[in-house]
Amino acid sequence: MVDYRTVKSVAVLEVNNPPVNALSYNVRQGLQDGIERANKDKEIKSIIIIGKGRTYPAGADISEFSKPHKGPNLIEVGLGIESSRKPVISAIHGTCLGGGLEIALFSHYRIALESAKVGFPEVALGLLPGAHGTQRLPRVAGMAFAMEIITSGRHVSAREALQHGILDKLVKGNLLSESLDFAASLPFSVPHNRRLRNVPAKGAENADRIFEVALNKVKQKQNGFIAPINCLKAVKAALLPYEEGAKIERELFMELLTSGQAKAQQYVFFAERAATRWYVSNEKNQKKCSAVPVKTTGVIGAGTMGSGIVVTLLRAGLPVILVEQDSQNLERGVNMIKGILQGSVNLKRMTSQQMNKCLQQLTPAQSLDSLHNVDLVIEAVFENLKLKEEIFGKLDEICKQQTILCSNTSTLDIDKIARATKRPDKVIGTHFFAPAFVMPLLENVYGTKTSGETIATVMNLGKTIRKIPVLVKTCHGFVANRMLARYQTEASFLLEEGCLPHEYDQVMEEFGFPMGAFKVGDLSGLDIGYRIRQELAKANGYTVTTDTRYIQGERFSSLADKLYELGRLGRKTGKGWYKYDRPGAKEAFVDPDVTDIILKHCKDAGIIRRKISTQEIVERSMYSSINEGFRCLEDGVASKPEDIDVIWLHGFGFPRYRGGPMYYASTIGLAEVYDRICYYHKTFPESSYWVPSDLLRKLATSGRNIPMSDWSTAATVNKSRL
Ligand SMILES: CC(C)(COP(=O)(O)OP(=O)(O)OC[C@H]1O[C@@H](n2cnc3c(N)ncnc32)[C@H](O)[C@@H]1OP(=O)(O)O)[C@@H](O)C(=O)NCCC(=O)NCCSC(=O)/C=C/CCCCCCCCCCCCC(=O)O
Repeated sequence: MVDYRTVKSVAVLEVNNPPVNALSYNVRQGLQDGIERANKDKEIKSIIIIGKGRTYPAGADISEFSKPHKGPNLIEVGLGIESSRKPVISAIHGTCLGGGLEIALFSHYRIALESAKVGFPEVALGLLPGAHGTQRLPRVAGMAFAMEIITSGRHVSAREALQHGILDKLVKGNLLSESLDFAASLPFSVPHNRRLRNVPAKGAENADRIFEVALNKVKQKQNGFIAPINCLKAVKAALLPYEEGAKIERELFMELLTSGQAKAQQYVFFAERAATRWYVSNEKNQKKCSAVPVKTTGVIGAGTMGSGIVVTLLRAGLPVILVEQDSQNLERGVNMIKGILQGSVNLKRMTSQQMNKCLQQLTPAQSLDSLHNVDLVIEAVFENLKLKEEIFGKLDEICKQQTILCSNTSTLDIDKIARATKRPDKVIGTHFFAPAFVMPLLENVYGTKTSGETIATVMNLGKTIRKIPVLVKTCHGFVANRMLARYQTEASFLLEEGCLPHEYDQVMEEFGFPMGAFKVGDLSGLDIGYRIRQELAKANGYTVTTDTRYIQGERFSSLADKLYELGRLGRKTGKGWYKYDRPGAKEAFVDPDVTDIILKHCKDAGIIRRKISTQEIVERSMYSSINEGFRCLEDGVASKPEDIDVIWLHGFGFPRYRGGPMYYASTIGLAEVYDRICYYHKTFPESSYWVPSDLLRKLATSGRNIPMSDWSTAATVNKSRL
């Protein structure tokens, strides 16, 4: 895993552990052995550490964190490098991250290609750079920069790293030959100040203030995460003598390593990658099916969703024809797109030049005919099956044979939409989350006849437009909204039984959601839910009024509809579940009028309110959703629990340090979750979604701890095999 060779008087240690040269046990051993061997060889004057293939080591091997420790650890390897009598040069290309950057900082010199990136992303894994990274970075780059880099985990360009003293030299062309020239220019021994332990941390004079500012920032931006706080404490310890600082770093690292948060965040790292690997059948899967190129696109509908989707496509460099029949709506949509892009310029996320380039790629149009030659169309009109069927029928006539037809429906059956065309194999759902230009999730929804090629194309498109694509099977609400419906319904029942909106939201925000269900409701607009309920009623042949208490035997809360009918549509009208200073304002205030509405609603319905515990709020919100998640696995709508977790993390802001609802259930224990679901089923027999999922029952009562990787298989085998 580490190839040792000599080039004249230089020992070259080439790390060869594809795909990212992670510092697995064999790599660590190979580096340690290589340094020792080079130091013993009288012919060798200096040592180069370099990565084979696409990168310098991109960090420790994350999969080893959950396994028993083996071989020399990274600190032992690093100390061996630092104490080498012969100069060690790290020659960096690709992504030099985490433990990789630590190895580089133990080295005496760092030389890099201009395209290289460096960084400490450990914080995203619930960790800190525990092989003295927190002690060494402030010694080269200063306290302030070290705190920023280590708590954000951002990848720093080689040029910026050079400016901050992390790198000694940037080179172009052949990294190895440049490094050999560099090695030839060095003295034979290692100067005192090239061993970073001998250098004091920079910025010591302002350290307290820097620490306080950084601490406030992480409390605000990374609320609930423990790793960023430990990162800061560890960097601050770099002011102490080296060994003392390293000891503190070790204690803080071990605290994180054994915490539930780190385990959850490492699970998420692999879950996100697993979600992009899709499998429908032996014929339709990621390995067998290739994407077709998408060079031109069309979007139908210039409303909020359509405009957000257009921005996402334009930012990825794709030309878009935006179709909206009504000229005023089209103009409004184009202005919205310009406004969003200008916002990115104002935030320095793009230059004016880039914005203009995007806008040149946008063609507004009023007729579907203009889409005849595009490779892929995304329909983003109002959520109405008839309307969508009509549009898809027309698109089928207009578009070239190869065009893939996507619907941004959030609930409707893709098979029904596909039936309106003569190309059901080329019809698929691409469900974006609002705001579409911000939210990272893309829930791709295949129908019975969707081809593997079409699936591969939209999964690929997801990556191109920098979203996290997850594939699910069609059904009402798919995975995201099907599960969310349980969460929202329970929230509304909890209001009837004793909570107020701000009390509920506070509990779920403390659980880790960025906003509680009622603040989210105000943000999306109460008219959205109202329309969906009315459509659903129409489609199923019943009516819903503000007096409705039961629908087809199921408990129903009409509180949201009462607010809607009072014109309380949320932020946009300045009042909803909360009140706001003015329409569109962000800060929510408790509204005594809402309390009165809720109390009157309960009195009229004869509901006796009670005090509801935090535990009950969390359990009813999460366990009802988790039960539905198990049903999605059971039905094959979701193919693995990781997909469900990624959907919640990136679609609904589920706290990353809890891993996702399915992972969260595994940490509670399925037997416990199942027991509580049985209890709520007994308590609320008029909400049939509390009937425990068969799959959950099987897993929970099997008498053993079945790992998440086996849950999907368990959905298809009979109980006796568990
Ligand atoms: C940017 C990337 C590097 C590349 O991105 P991309 O090109 O898009 O590729 P991906 O799809 O992401 O990845 C390709 C595949 O590689 C797998 N992968 C990637 N990185 C790793 C990794 N670090 N480990 C394992 N596997 C990895 C990935 O899963 C893909 O696999 P597949 O194709 O899906 O199968 C991007 O990959 C990226 O960002 N990677 C992660 C970078 C990262 O986070 N690095 C930091 C890792 S953590 C670290 O380095 C920590 C160091 C501190 C160690 C402290 C040691 C202290 C020792 C003392 C304590 C010892 C304990 C003793 C016990 C006691 O004392 O009691």
